[in-house]
Amino acid sequence: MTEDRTIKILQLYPREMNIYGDWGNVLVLKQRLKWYGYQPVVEEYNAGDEFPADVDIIVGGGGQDSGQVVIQQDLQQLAPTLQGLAEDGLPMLVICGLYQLFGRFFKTHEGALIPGIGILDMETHGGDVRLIGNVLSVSEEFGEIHGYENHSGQTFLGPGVKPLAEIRKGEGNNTKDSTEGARYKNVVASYLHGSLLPKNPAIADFLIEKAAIRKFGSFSPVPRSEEDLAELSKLSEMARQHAGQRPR
Ligand SMILES: NC(=O)CC[C@H](N)C(=O)O
Repeated sequence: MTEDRTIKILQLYPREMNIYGDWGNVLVLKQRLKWYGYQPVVEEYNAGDEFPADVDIIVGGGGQDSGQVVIQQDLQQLAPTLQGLAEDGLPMLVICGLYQLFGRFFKTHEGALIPGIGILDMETHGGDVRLIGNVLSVSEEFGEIHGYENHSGQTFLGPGVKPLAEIRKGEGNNTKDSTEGARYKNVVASYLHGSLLPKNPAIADFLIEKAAIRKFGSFSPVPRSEEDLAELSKLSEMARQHAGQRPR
């Protein structure tokens, strides 16, 4: 029997929650998994679908306030499943709109209260200015993180989560405390679109490693030569450099 090297990526609500190129995160995970000799399987979950079994990585993107309203009920019934998986160390990447809904709530600028699923100890309040533009942040775990933000929600973290990074350019979670995103267990949450992973492969590799360790007990990429590895990292390096030169 051949060795099982499949890793299943689940994209949450791609219909409503997938703006500013967030789908690119799945493409990067897929491609890097292949480079490491794993076999990626991608599934989508939209409202009303049956939640698939044996998921290894969960990815969710951003969306308009109206999209967040559309998925809110369905997300509530998924809450126990997602909470259980997050507590169990399943790697997850959630961006902007879904990041907000992984917290306790998002109160929109119009005053609508969209309940979150409380995986992350944080809350979000819609403001009357949109925070828009390129962002540079720095994280101890992942180094410089580049991306693009566009949100009205301002997120404030509680003591149960750590920020993903510290802002150097742009706003991130809010206009007050220079934090960006959140980290909890193997959940990585960020306001950054663009998409995030093509420019920040360290985060992609973190998700992949955690998924492989959780499923197989270890992360064992196929061995590659130095030249081969340099070739593979060339495009993401170019993307990082290009992103770093963009004005706010
Ligand atoms: N880019 C997004 O996902 C936006 C999220 C949310 N609708 C906000 O404006 O804050």
